[in-house]
Amino acid sequence: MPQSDAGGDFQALVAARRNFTLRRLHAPGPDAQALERMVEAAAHAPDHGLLRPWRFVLIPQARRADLGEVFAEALAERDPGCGEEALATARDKAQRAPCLLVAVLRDDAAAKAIPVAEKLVSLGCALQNLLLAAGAAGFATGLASGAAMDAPGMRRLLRLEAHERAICFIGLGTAGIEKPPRPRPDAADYLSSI
Ligand SMILES: Cc1cc2nc3c(=O)[nH]c(=O)nc-3n(C[C@H](O)[C@H](O)[C@H](O)COP(=O)(O)O)c2cc1C
Repeated sequence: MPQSDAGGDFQALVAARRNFTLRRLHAPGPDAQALERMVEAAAHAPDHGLLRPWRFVLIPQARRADLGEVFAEALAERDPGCGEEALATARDKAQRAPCLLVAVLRDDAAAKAIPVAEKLVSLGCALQNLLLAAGAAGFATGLASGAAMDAPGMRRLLRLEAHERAICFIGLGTAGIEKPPRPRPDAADYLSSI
């Protein structure tokens, strides 16, 4: 049995992660250097075929209004009767979290030997590495998705290629509140033996 404190530290880091809704994430967020370290952690994800079937896109403050227009357009498309108030709320969502990334799945046709499910697993691992690196650096994180992820305006804003798909937003910042741990399932519920 390896003897090291690292295992305990790692368990504590994993257990300390909480998902915060993006409106609960306030400044300060990570600076460019801290963000780079988190993104580097993502690259340690398992990756069958070494395809890096994912990437991250930063939405800087200067482009949040553009994202807000995408949210509003997507809402108007889904619900043409929605009022100005709902559109304003949709625009406002783009202002949440001091640092905002989008996780993008890359399912390149030239790499069809690896099933898309495996590429999505790699993306999930990359995402978790990034979230844990953020936690280790003292930042709170949250994920958000929704109907607008696949909207044509979102694809244009993120400059997605045909084989790419936006999966979720990643918000990074400082939590204004403490969040209690959520009960976790017992390992016996999801670990069995044949
Ligand atoms: C791909 C993905 C998308 C998510 N999208 C949302 C979302 O739109 N809104 C939200 O509140 N949480 C979202 N979450 C976060 C989950 O709701 C959250 O992980 C769950 O509530 C469990 O909480 P915990 O992460 O603190 O354990 C998303 C999680 C994943 C993996």
